Amino acid sequence: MQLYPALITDALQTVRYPGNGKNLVEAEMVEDDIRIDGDSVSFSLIFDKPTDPFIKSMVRAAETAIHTYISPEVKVTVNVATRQQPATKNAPVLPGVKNIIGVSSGKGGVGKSTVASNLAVALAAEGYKVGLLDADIFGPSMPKMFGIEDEQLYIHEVDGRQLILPIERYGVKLLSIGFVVDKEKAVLWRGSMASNALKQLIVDADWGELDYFVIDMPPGTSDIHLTLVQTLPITGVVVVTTPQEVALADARKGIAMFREEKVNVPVLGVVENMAYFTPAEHPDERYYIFGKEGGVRLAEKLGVRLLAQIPLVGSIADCGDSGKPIALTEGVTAQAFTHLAHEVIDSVAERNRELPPTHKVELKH
Ligand SMILES: Nc1ncnc2c1ncn2[C@@H]1O[C@H](COP(=O)(O)OP(=O)(O)OP(=O)(O)O)[C@@H](O)[C@H]1O
Repeated sequence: MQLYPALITDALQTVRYPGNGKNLVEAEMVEDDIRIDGDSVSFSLIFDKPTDPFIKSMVRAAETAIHTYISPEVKVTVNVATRQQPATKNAPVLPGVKNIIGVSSGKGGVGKSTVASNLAVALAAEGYKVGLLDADIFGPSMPKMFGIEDEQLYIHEVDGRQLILPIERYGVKLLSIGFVVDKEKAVLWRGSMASNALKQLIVDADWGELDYFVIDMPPGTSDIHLTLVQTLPITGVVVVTTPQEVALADARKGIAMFREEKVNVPVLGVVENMAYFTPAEHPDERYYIFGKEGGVRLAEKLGVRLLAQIPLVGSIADCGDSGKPIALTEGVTAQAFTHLAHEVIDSVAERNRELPPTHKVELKH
């Protein structure tokens, strides 16, 4: 007996798939992986859904067809595969996610990642279901801030789709572009590579049910911002700045991007980071190292909330390095982040009452 692929497909053409009345070959259900070894043959049948009711009967019918039309001696192995469901255009990307909060800044180094991570931890401490995506392609810092640099990512199957499992720390589900991109090589990543990797962390990850999905965005304006607003309907952004004039000017530029007509992402408010320094031995004194109340003025000018003023304290940096965000400790800085979480919850609720849901920015073809 001499087997060859066309003989197998001829036999499979005699099997009709009840789902659409076409034969298995016509219905493009026979994968291009027919393997022949002596009198053994193996191939895959591909179904749209893992719940397809005809899977078992089609496998049996395929075996019978080969035994009937070729020879009962053929040893047949049929593998079953399922197509990932293509997302329909208007279906929500993350149906279980209620609010998506972008954390952005006009320039680097103002403490955006510190604010994003502590906000996420403080929201989780209030009992909410929280996710955190580190989308800062130029300096992913979450793995270090959460002490998970050496963790490995796992993939599991949900409804026939292979999804990345976020890592859980301090009640927060977490993924970072830093798990995908080598830090030293980040600058070499072409725009589309970074965008695709980021989309994968959003769309192909099992975020499940979340009350708040916090995204640490790259500083300034970039292709990545565009990818994010095209992939997700962002509920609103939190803008982080220091009180310095240069930081404020850049923050204004960043805000203008979100407020562009095409993008139209509401600004939930401003966080003034490194607002003042209080020496531990003189708790009543405040030193305005980077200027006084720059963030307060920015919020006023933009007509948005001042969400919080976070003091400049060495322990924030120490916590960032040790993998345990400062919001998990006791003290005035932790309280400032709890206050921030409450303000963000309020601001999101107000936004949801007063404004229609955000839409993803549609790509023009
Ligand atoms: N309030 C603060 N007090 C003291 N140190 C702070 C404070 N906020 C942030 N830092 C420190 O400043 C540095 C920069 O912070 P962070 O990485 O959060 O900034 P960033 O704006 O996300 O920067 P980039 O955009 O470049 O990633 C870190 O070492 C961090 O620990």
